[in-house]
Amino acid sequence: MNNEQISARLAQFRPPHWAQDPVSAGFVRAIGMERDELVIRLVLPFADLAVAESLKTLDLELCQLSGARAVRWQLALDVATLARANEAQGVAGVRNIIAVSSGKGGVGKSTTAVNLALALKRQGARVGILDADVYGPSIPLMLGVADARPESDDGKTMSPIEAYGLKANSIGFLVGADDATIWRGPMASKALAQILRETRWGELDYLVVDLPPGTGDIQITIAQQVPTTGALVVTTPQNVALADAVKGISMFRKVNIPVLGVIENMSYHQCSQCGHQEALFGEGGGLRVSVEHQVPLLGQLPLDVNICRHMDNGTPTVEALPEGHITKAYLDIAARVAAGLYFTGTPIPTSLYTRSV
Ligand SMILES: Nc1ncnc2c1ncn2[C@@H]1O[C@H](COP(=O)(O)OP(=O)(O)OP(=O)(O)O)[C@@H](O)[C@H]1O
Repeated sequence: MNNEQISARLAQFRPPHWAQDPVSAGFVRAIGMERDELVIRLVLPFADLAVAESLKTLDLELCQLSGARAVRWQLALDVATLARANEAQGVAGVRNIIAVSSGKGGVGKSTTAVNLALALKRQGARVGILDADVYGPSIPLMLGVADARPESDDGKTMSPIEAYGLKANSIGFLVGADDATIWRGPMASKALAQILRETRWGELDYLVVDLPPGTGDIQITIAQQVPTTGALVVTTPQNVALADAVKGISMFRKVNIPVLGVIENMSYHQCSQCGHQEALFGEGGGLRVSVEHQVPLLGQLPLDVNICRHMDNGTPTVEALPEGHITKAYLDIAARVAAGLYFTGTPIPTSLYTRSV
């Protein structure tokens, strides 16, 4: 068998959301024959295990080239730590922080943050979620752990709540919802910095942070307090929401936090009876913002009564309907976010988790 031929074929493989092929990116670690099987080992530095499906489309050709009876793909993750915005000091053990924001309230930012976190986990990563929405911490409810409280065995650090394989902490676990809403910027950001650094996250590939909606002082303070790798802006297609999404993009750019892209939520309504799709809030808005402001449109989610029901019941859609089309959309977004983060970022050394803070 000629490894060079196999390598050359792999070098032509590039999923649309990857900026490089696996060979030139250095993801291919071994090519060899084991009995009559061609074994190819890839190690990805970002969460994208679903790429296995696309790789399988090469099987027939690779068998012909190598004379093998079958191809065995060995796909593993070793998520790279990428440089943080403004060279901020990281959280030990946490490789990358993804901030989820929205210019306008109620557009589905928390829904997106939770499902994105679960989708990143399905793509093979170790994931945490931090609810930094001081105005309306809803993540405990959405994860079905509203009554949980983080425990502290040393009086200094707290253990996160575990839900659906995510490590979660929320300002909502620690203060009453009404107390947090009257906090002013400095108080809220101080409390948040404490939660971020005093939670025993352990080793995480991605920590998703749900920011408070809006683009005012408090959001800027909080965004700067979190050592972010990249930020996402969630919007709906209405003009008012889009105008606020643009303000969100500008806010991050002003404080030098890279914007990974825009996610359009409630893009269209699909009739549960006949399947007819209707753009209730207008069409093409997310794409327009993405083109005009040069940020990727990472995906579009339908307005679907199931999403709302799942979140209210504390079983997010990615868990409730793991094989459904909405989950597929979240998995695609997760892969695009993870790949985008990697290909636009600069790898730096990973600092391992230590118990002392
Ligand atoms: N695509 C969707 N289809 C149907 N309902 C949705 C969708 N996305 C979110 N929702 C529902 O809309 C409501 C608001 O969502 P969510 O709390 O995620 O918004 P938010 O932008 O985080 O709000 P806030 O500004 O209060 O933080 C929730 O009841 C949620 O279940």
